[in-house]
Amino acid sequence: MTAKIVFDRVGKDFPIRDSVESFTAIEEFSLAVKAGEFVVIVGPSGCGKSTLLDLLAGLTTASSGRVLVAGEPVSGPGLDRGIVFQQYALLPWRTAQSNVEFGLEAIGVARRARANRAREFLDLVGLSGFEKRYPHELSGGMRQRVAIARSLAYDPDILLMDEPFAALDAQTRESLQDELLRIWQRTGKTIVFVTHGIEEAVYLGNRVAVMTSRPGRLKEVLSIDLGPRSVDADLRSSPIFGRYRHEVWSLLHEKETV
Ligand SMILES: Nc1ncnc2c1ncn2[C@@H]1O[C@H](COP(=O)(O)OP(=O)(O)OP(=O)(O)O)[C@@H](O)[C@H]1O
Repeated sequence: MTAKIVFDRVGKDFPIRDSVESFTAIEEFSLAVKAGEFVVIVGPSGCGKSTLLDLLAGLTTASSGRVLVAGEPVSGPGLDRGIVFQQYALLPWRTAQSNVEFGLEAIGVARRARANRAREFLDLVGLSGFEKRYPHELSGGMRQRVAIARSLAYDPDILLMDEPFAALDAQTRESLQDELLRIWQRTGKTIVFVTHGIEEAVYLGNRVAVMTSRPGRLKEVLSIDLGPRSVDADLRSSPIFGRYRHEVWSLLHEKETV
């Protein structure tokens, strides 16, 4: 099967202000993601994780190498890719329902279909009954749920998530992680999720791509198999989780000593 997403020896340089030199943020980054995979990119602050998502989203272009989505070079933003950022990025003057409808208006979905679709996706993220609330009337976790519903509502094949739960308290983060896994299983989306949290990476990813910084490079890709998940089990305390956590930690730590 051909990969849904391909980073092929991607490099990204940024100009340095008042200088002819440039700063290499990413170097020789190669990674292929299959349709339906949940890949987490983990790495220290500044290693280029957000830049990789920006490249996938078509918000910036590579200095070298290629970024392909469904076999085609990325040439700009597209409705095949939904993005969820750390900041909720909701429109404060619109209700939850109306925020979810926003993206659907842009693609010309008729009013009634729009309303139905928005309700359906608010339900999917556990927000039935909160349709009429404004962002300031929702908790941080609820606002991030609205942002996820908004991205899912126009049915992108790919979901790009940039530390979407970083601003949330631990308990809310854990419940949203479970919800995201449930949504992923139900919808079969391809997800690329960026975080600097080792536990978050191990908990969510089918595969975890570990990066090192200065310049950002791919260190190793680990396949994760935590076995069957049960809502009641404290998976994060299990020996297998601990082993993966330690493996990622070691990979991230090694870079300090080379
Ligand atoms: N527009 C830009 N101009 C110049 N340098 C940039 C620009 N965007 C990012 N960088 C630099 O590129 C490097 C990678 O940044 P990026 O935001 O992708 O890292 P990150 O891994 O997502 O970091 P964090 O986890 O802290 O969000 C950083 O050193 C950053 O300063």
